[in-house]
Amino acid sequence: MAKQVSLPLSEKVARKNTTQRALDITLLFLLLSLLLYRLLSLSNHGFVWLLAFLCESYFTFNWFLIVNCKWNPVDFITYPQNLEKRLPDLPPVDMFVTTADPVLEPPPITMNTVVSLLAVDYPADKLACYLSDDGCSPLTFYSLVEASKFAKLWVPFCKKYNVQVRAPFRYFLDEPISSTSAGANSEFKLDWKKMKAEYEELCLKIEAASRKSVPCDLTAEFAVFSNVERNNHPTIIKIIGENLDDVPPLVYISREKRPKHPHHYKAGAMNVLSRVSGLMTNAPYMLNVDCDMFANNPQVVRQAMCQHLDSKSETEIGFVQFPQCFYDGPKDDPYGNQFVVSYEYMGRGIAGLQGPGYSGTGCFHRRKVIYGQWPEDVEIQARNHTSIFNGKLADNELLIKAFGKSKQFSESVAYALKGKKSFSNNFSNSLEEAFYVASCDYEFGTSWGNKIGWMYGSMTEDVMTGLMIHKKGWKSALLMPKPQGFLGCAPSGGPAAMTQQKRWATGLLEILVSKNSPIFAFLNGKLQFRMLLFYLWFLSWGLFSIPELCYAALPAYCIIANSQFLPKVQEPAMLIPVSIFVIYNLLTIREYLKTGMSIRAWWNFMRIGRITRTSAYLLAALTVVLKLLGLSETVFEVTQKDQSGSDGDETKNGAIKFTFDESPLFVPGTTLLLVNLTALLAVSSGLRQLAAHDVGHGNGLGAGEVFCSLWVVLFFLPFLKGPRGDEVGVLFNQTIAID
Ligand SMILES: O=c1ccn([C@@H]2O[C@H](COP(=O)(O)OP(=O)(O)O[C@H]3O[C@H](CO)[C@@H](O)[C@H](O)[C@H]3O)[C@@H](O)[C@H]2O)c(=O)[nH]1
Ligand SMILES: [Mn+2]
Repeated sequence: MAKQVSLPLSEKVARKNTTQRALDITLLFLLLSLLLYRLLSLSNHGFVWLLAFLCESYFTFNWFLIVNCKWNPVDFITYPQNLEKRLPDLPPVDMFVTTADPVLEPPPITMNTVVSLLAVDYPADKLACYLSDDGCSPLTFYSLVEASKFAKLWVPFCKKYNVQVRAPFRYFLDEPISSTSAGANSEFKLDWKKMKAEYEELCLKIEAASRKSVPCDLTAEFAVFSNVERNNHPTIIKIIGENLDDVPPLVYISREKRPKHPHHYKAGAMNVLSRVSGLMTNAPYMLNVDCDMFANNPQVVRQAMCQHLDSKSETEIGFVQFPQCFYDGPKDDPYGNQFVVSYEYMGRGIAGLQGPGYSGTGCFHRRKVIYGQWPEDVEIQARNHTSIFNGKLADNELLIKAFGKSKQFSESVAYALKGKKSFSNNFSNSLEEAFYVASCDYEFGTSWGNKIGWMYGSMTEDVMTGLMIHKKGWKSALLMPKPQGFLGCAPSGGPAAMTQQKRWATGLLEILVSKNSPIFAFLNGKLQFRMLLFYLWFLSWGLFSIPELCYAALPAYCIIANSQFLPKVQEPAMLIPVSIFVIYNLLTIREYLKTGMSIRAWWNFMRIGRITRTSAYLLAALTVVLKLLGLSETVFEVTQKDQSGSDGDETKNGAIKFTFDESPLFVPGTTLLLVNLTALLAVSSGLRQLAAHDVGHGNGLGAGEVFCSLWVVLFFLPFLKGPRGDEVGVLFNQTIAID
């Protein structure tokens, strides 16, 4: 029999993908042939031909980057059943939740996330949960106090009946199904009803509080919230539910904010969470989730620990990422923001390289990696039993310079760098120091946001932080268990989804042009070459807007200006673009079908992809240019979280509100549509005639251009249509809504 030591905790298995590789490579070959053809015939054509060539060069390079990402897909498999057999004493994990606005992020959503974390299958004395509230809202604090009372009942209930979904709002959607025997059934049903009543009461209390201008009397515990403004207030830290046996302790933190101090949005909040938790529990692992991302699989922490604790991981794996998956996404993914197919192909592929990028939520970090350690530091440390930071002995002076002036905190850092915690869970003792490290000028002159912690300077602080970790040579792991580890809500409305995409593309481009660019990470650090290619593809989303826009305008331009950007129909060369078109569509459809998605979802993704690239990404590119010129600052616009649950509103049936407002986001798409429509109108009214019969007479209208123009119109049609049936529709203010 195998010894227990050899029981596996995790495994990385390569996936077979021969057909996909063949298709991907064929397409790449065709694209290169097209470029060659254009180059050879460049002298016979004018500006249009050159523009097409430039756009296609971009597309080809981009496709090359994509093929690189998809080439080596892997599965990460974990064996949580072996965890205790290998390591009877599991390590502590600190869990961080961030929220920023009680209106955009309604407290019931955040509370469900918190409660689902408190209830995961992991020893309660090894967990602690920290909520950062950038909204500094008494309502959030009040909700947390109530949620903690609820958790005292909920956590034992989940463990007793081995509940699978531990976010109550999801769990109570279904009728009770007991996992225990029929005899226990009646007791289970009674408990179930009691729990449901408790949960409903919790929701009622929060709702009642949220209707008042002040949620509760601002006395006693709440007195600190009187006279606070969200952007001007001292630190508030409250310890809730310490010393409970079954439920992990809960800490509320609203870091100090002052109008003149940059607070660095979520990255700033994460760094405060790291420090405060460092003083209080100093767990060697930290889980971070967005407020809407509840734990959907009670085994998540154990699965992540399988990956982290596997023998070689200590000097290899920097973080373990669960994908961002969503609940109740509208049918057929009209906004293309559920990313199911992307994770399946791109995600798994990148996981097979150096590992997935950090996506801001559902991620288990090693504290010492967040504190800036290199894999080499860990090795030296293991040999010498001393704390090493940046290749040097981590003495007091060095730590205070990098981590800030709190002695107590730098002491905790010294322990963390060794992968150990130093304190017993004594929260009250560290409270005073916690206020100090959460103050807004604590980071002044330190390495926070620069060399340690979450990185500053990009709207996508997560990607930048992950890149800096990869730069040091750390790998990462992607876990996609069934059921998925975490579920959140994707924006379910046109403008919100677009605003989010714009923020992402802005943040990504900010990284590309910063000193933290992956190019330097490759040249000066240990970012692998193929990983560099991945980051180039990812960070350049915003740049894609320019060739995309030009290419979509080309057909209309050609029709109107009586010129051509494609070979004539009867020329053999026409076969190249035609096959590119056919193969690209077939291969992407195949990906959708193989992932269990519909053709409709594929179409939606193609369509929203074009719309996003020409609008949100274009604005993102402009924003970054303005920032580079020093003309504007980028601002994190928090995404509205939907509280609708799953009560089958129209969103669920695919009738999507894509409200058209005066936002500049809608200008490029509408313009493209109108220009192409005008061109087609010219064709259909006979102003322009197809050139099929005047071959050899130089210029003339080609069938290819007309087809492409039609294709563009099909993509941008949502800008004209009202919300009808299962169409993605745009409401031109209220007018078409009435129609
Ligand atoms: O000043 C701020 C702004 C935001 N947040 C929190 O950041 C999280 C993400 O914000 P959200 O509006 O939901 O943005 P998304 O675009 O959905 O977030 C995705 O993209 C972000 C930027 O890349 C990542 O940080 C997130 O983890 C990732 O889910 C939420 O928990 C917010 O409460 C703060 O704590 N402070
Ligand atoms: Mn979000």
